[in-house]
Amino acid sequence: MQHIFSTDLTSGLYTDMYQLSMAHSHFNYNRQNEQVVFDYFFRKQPYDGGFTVFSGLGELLPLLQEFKFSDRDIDWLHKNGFKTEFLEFLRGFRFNGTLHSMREGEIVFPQEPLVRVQGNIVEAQLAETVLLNYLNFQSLVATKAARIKLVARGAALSEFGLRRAQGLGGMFASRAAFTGGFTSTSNVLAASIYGLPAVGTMAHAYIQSYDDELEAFRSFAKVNPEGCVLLVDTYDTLKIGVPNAITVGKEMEQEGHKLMGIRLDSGDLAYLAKQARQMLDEAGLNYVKIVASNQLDEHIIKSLFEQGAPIDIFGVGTNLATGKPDAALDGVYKLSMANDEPRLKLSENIKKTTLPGLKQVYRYSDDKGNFIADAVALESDAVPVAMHHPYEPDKSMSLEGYSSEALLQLVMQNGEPTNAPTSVTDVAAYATERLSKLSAEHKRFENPHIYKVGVSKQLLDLRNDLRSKYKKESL
Ligand SMILES: Nc1ncnc2c1ncn2[C@@H]1O[C@H](COP(=O)(O)OP(=O)(O)OP(=O)(O)O)[C@@H](O)[C@H]1O
Ligand SMILES: O=P(O)(O)OC[C@H]1O[C@H](OP(=O)(O)OP(=O)(O)O)[C@H](O)[C@@H]1O
Ligand SMILES: O=C(O)c1cccnc1
Repeated sequence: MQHIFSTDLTSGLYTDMYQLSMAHSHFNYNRQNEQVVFDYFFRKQPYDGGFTVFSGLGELLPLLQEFKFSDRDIDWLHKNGFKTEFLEFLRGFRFNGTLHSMREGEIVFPQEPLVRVQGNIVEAQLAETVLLNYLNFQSLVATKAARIKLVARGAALSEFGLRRAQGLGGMFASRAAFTGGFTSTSNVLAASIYGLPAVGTMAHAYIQSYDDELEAFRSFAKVNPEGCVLLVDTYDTLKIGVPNAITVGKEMEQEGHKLMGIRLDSGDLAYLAKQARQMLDEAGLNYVKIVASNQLDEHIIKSLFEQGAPIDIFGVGTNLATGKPDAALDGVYKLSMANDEPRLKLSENIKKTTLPGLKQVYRYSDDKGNFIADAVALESDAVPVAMHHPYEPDKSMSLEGYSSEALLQLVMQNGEPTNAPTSVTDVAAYATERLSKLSAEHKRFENPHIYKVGVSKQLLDLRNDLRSKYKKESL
């Protein structure tokens, strides 16, 4: 009997069935050496926001390196109708493609390619599902984390989501939360794998298991005097919980320790935080921090500060780890070249017609380093000095006078990463630095100003030529 925990997740079967059926067919027609290019991009900002934090690359690259078909995988495919010669080909399969990508932690926008995958048609197609699975979810959660950080006024942010996450996705949620700006996690396995600070307070069950809350606090503090946070809302926050925490805090001082904090997990968090702060301060425990949790998100945290809540640390679980209220980032993977020919996918909806060709993305900044606009261009273009609206081509914008940087950088060549892995701490620092260059209008939660992403004239012309060609063919 197999279980997920007895399964190697680098298995080539971690894909959708149609990828294998297509690969089988390509192999059958001896097309496995045909070269293609795919682009990864998304169409709609999550949370009706103005930006996305690109996350997940640091897990994707090592996965692609290891992606392979084991004897067990081959056996399963054999039982499911795949031909022997194809299975022999898969037995020796390795991903040898080349990737250009935005740096992990980059602030990104709809329509622009975030990753460009070049390789043979089989490897590039087989990479699709896992690439989308890794990048869509981690970017969704990293963006949520960054939105929370924007309103957190420097408070520490701890990710508490494992219990409410979509199963094993909780591992990636913890990683992504950190890349987006959280400072710690309660998820011990994620902390140990990714080198994150692991933190924890205590649960109601611990207090309920004693006859008396004071006795529970005392026993816990004795064993955990460092970083001790007492949960004060089990019976009555202000009448019982905070006074008991003060008693234990004073007792800890006698022992040469300091109570680190109290945690509020229900009720009116602003009111309770103010009252608790006053009680702690009057008892001489002004160093004791106030931790808040309970279905928090960026809107509630913003409101709590506007109400003057003296909260030092937020624990955020459900809304962060699940990307609530958005179930997914809508990132897609579309073919843009085949055998050196640009390709596009037509749609009745011009917004869904893809951008053909081998492309680069340029970011333009003013002399203070603030982001102004992004232009998608053909790699063969000179750096554009003007760009057009992707769907209303009469609208154009001059890019003269701004500095530009190419955002898609080589990250994997012939299946090998080109750089040493980046730590999640470095990714988080990069995301913070880049987000600081995006104006407040693009970062506000209500009707954020839409960041301009345009296309070069040559790319627009190429798309129009191909559209006309395919439209004519379909007449
Ligand atoms: N001052 C506040 N301003 C805005 N939102 C708040 C404030 N205090 C708490 N909240 C939020 O309001 C929601 C309160 O949820 P709910 O009505 O379930 O209360 P509760 O205190 O958790 O109840 P229970 O005691 O049953 O657990 C939570 O999401 C919480 O974060
Ligand atoms: O509200 P979230 O943002 O998802 O944060 C995580 C929640 O998980 C815990 O509650 P739970 O009732 O599961 O356990 P407990 O008995 O320890 O409170 C904790 O007390 C938080 O309220
Ligand atoms: O440490 C905590 O307080 C914690 C951890 C996970 C979920 N809720 C709370």
